[in-house]
Amino acid sequence: MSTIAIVYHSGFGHTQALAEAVARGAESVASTKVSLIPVADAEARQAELDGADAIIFGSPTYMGGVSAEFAKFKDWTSKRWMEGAWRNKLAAGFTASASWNGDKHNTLYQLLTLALQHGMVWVGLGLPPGYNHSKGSAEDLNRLGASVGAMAQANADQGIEGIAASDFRTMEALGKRVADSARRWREQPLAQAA
Ligand SMILES: Cc1cc2nc3c(=O)[nH]c(=O)nc-3n(C[C@H](O)[C@H](O)[C@H](O)COP(=O)(O)O)c2cc1C
Repeated sequence: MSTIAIVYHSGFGHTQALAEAVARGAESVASTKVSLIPVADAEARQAELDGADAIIFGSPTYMGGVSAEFAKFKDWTSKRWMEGAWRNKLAAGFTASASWNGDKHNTLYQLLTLALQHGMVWVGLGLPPGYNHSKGSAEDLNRLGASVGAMAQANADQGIEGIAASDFRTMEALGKRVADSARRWREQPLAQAA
């Protein structure tokens, strides 16, 4: 059994709905247990984070980066960093914003940097970009063409009904990729660094 923790912040429900899609994708891989952890519960649920084979970080893009609540969680993780608690775990990330670009890439890079500071091993999205040729459409998987992690776009005046089905499928693909990777990772983890 491999375990995946998805730790996320969501101010208005979009990132939470995406986190649930990531979880669905991960749970589609046999022998995978998923914990969905809002950042507000991270301290109380530290054992689930410490025990996970992979941690997937999710934050909405607020003012071109992670939300303040996610940043508070990020800084709290320094306690886990001090103990090397997450070293050599797998990591991945996802984000949502209202604009098609919206500077989501910066958010993913913040998540990537957080993981690398912890000595984690980053799993990218691993999908070709969609919707970038004459026969493409908004229904394409990875329609926003990210590689560092998974991105979704939702109109500012809509709730989760504004999230494209293709973005949910992209999130599921990320969860599945991490869970597939975690299963292999468990069989032969990296040796702990000194
Ligand atoms: C404080 C704040 C800042 C935002 N900044 C951006 C931004 O920089 N780029 C963008 O495209 N959308 C921005 N948005 C829109 C959100 O990214 C978008 O609504 C997202 O889906 C919200 O996710 P959530 O419901 O999980 O909080 C911002 C929204 C808020 C509330």
